[in-house]
Order: sequence, then C-alpha cells, then structure tokens
Amino acid sequence: MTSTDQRTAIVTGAARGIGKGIAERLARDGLAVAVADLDSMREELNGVAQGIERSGGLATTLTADVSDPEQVNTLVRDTVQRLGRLDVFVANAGIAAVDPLLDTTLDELDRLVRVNLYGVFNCYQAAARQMIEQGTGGKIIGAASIAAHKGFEMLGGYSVTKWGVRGLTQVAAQEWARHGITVNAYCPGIVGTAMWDLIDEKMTQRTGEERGAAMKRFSESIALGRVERPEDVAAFVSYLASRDSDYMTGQSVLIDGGIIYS
Ligand SMILES: NC(=O)C1=CN([C@@H]2O[C@H](COP(=O)(O)OP(=O)(O)OC[C@H]3O[C@@H](n4cnc5c(N)ncnc54)[C@H](O)[C@@H]3O)[C@@H](O)[C@H]2O)C=CC1
Ligand SMILES: CC(=O)C(C)=O
Repeated sequence: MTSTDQRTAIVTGAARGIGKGIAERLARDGLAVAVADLDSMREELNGVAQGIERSGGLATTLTADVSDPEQVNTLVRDTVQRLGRLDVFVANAGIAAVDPLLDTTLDELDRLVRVNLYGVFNCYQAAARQMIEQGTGGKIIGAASIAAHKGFEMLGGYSVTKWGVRGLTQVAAQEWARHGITVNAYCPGIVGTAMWDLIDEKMTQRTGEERGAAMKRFSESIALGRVERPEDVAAFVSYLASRDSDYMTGQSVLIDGGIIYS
C-alpha cells in the first residue's frame, strides 16, 4: 500500500521502450506506479515492476488493451483499489505502421486509430472521471509525436492519429481545467525503441536499403546529433507529472533533439 500522501500514476505501454522509461522515472520521483500493458506482455511488465521494486520504488502490474474502454475503466478501478487514488495518468501505449498513403487500407488506418487515438481517448476519459470524483485535480499526459506537428512521410496513418491526440489534448485541457486537471502531451522525435526497429525494418524493406539506413537517414536531421533515448522523454514527462507543471495545460510539447521548430 502507498503512504497516505504518496502520489500515484498509471503508465500504459509500460512493458518496454518509452513507457518503461517513464514508469521507472516516476517511481524514482517517489510516485507509486501501476505499470500496464497488453496481457501478452505480462512477463516483460513483471520485469519492469520487479526492477522498480528492487530500486526501492512501489509498483503494481495490471493488463489492459487501451482500445477497449471497459478494460481501461477496470485498469483505473483496480489501480485505485490497490494504490488508494489516481493522481497521474500517462496514456503512452501506441503502435506504428509504415505505408505510403496509396497503399494504406482503411483496415490498417482503423487499427492505428483504435490504439493510438481511441486508446488515448479511453485513458483520458477514465482518468478524468476518477480525478473528478476524487475532487483533488490531477495530471493527464498523452503520447503524441513530432508527427503531430509535421506529418511524417510513409507514416501517414500514424500521423493522423497523433494529430488527433494533439487536438484531443487541447479540448480536454479546456473542459477539465475547472476540476484542477491539467492535460498535456509529449512529442518525441526519433527514439531508439522497438517501434523504431519496426519502422526501420519496414522502410528498408521498401527501399531495398540495408537495415539501419532509414534510422540513419532520419536521424541526420537531429540538431543535437544523437537518437533520442526513453530517458530523455521520461525526464520531460517527470515535469508534466509534477506540481511544477501546474500552469501548463493543453500543450503538445516537442522534445525531439531539434528536428521540428514550432
Ligand atoms: N519510438 C519513437 O520514436 C516515438 C514513439 N512515440 C510514441 O511513444 C509511445 C511509446 O512508443 P515506444 O516506446 O517507442 O513503442 P514500443 O513499441 O517500444 O512500446 C509500445 C508499448 O505499447 C504497448 N501496446 C501496444 N498496443 C497496446 C494496446 N492496444 N494496449 C495496451 N498496450 C499496448 C506495447 O505492448 C508496447 O509495450 C507510442 O505512443 C509512440 O507512438 C512518439 C514519437 C516517437
Ligand atoms: C515513431 C514516431 O513517432 C516517429 C516520428 O518516429
């Protein structure tokens, strides 16, 4: 159980990559963290929670498919039962697909939207309902992307979902500010995770280049000269989850090493 004043967080897509980095950082920040992912990722998820506990943090594992609103509602309910309350929700889970628009099917677009946009919507809505019931405000944080500021070629369906997250974040911020809830999104650039392994694989398959060529090509535009790490994103999400960001809401903030300048 948490101590009486310990803040709590849910992080979705926490079994690996950026979500894992965010969960580990929030635990180091002193929050009790519910790490959530698909049931098929349970083993990895347990590893993340055990690592947090070994480092002196408090973590609990839950599974939920974010595209299913009932599973997200259960995720919030079970988190509150285990940790006592909900202060921060990081809607991180997402998927990518690589296709030129002319080859993009509506089924593929539907699959992306169900996870990346409807999934974030489900998480925002469930988190807000719980935070409003608690009556003490909260922090809702969503995963956008540089692709929410400039559409990414060959990632058209993906870009559509991230632009949607940016708009959803703006509306949620306006409607829930009266409840003391801030709603913001993070917009990473090119992060060295399994998602970019997939993007590089699919892009090089299409171009016939050797593996790694797409990541290298896209990374050459990064002013700071290196591929982003999950810890870079987690450091910003730590700010968004803290009281220091109490006067920021409705923003989808670029943290990309210098790729897009808004
Ligand atoms: N990797 C990158 O370069 C960038 C990633 N992002 C966003 O950051 C977030 C995390 O990305 P990565 O860590 O790189 O991806 P990843 O593919 O390494 O991890 C994503 C996690 O989400 C989980 N997940 C997928 N579908 C789910 C569902 N329906 N319900 C619950 N969990 C689900 C996966 O099991 C996985 O553990 C995503 O929203 C992604 O769009 C944004 C900009 C750049
Ligand atoms: C995966 C992703 O958001 C980009 C732009 O790389």
